[in-house]
Amino acid sequence: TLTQSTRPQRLLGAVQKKATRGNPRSVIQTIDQFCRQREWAMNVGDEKGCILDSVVTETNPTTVLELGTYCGYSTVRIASLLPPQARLITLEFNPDFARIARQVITWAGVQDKVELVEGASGDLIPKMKAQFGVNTFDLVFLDHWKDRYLPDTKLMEECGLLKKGSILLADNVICPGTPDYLEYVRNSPRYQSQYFKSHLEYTKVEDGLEKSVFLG
Ligand SMILES: Nc1ncnc2c1ncn2[C@@H]1O[C@H](Cn2cc(CNC(=O)c3cc([N+](=O)[O-])cc(O)c3O)nn2)[C@@H](O)[C@H]1O
Ligand SMILES: [Mg+2]
Repeated sequence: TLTQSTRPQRLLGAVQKKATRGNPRSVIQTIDQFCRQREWAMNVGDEKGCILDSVVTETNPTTVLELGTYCGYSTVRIASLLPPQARLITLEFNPDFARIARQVITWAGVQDKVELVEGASGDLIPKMKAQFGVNTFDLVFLDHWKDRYLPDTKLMEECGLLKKGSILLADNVICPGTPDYLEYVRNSPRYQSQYFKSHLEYTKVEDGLEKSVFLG
């Protein structure tokens, strides 16, 4: 029987067919075009992606954590802006998505800066120091299950993975929404928080990114 392809598989097919190998920008453009013209997918997208780019550039991070790889769109976006020695660890729960993301990341040619780890963030965050040799993260991009943003942030604090000046950048704080996380970072004396108004990827619906600086 003909096996049905999944949306991530069709997205990868478009990348391998249309994007230039080794060119992260062309991979990003191809995915955005696919999502606008063919099938919507939950990538951070081109509009919020520009805000992500500016936060990465101004942070100039050495060690970045991404929660929720999906197809690797934001992984490629971030990695393409990192200085040579910097590295990005991205956590992905779903093995099928991880398999697709690895191929997107390799096609873009950023695989040397990226470590994709399969598993649940709640299980992996406590292993970052001992198993992955991380001291602290300069930047964390939260884009996974919305009810994991707050518990995983508290877990990163408890595990000593944030230092004074570490930046948390959270996707979807309006749509689908992360109310408990927003309330926490906006009211805790340990964070200086700022909302970047934008739109849900490839739509006119309001969404935005919340940038929160850990004050130590
Ligand atoms: N605790 C976790 N640890 C590791 N990976 C995780 C975890 N939770 C979800 N994931 C993975 O993230 C990927 C993508 N993902 C993200 C979400 C949560 N994000 C959204 O649901 C979302 C939804 C919309 N939307 O519905 O419009 C828009 C967006 O930008 C979104 O990020 N669910 N799966 C999936 O492969 C999943 O396995
Ligand atoms: Mg998102």
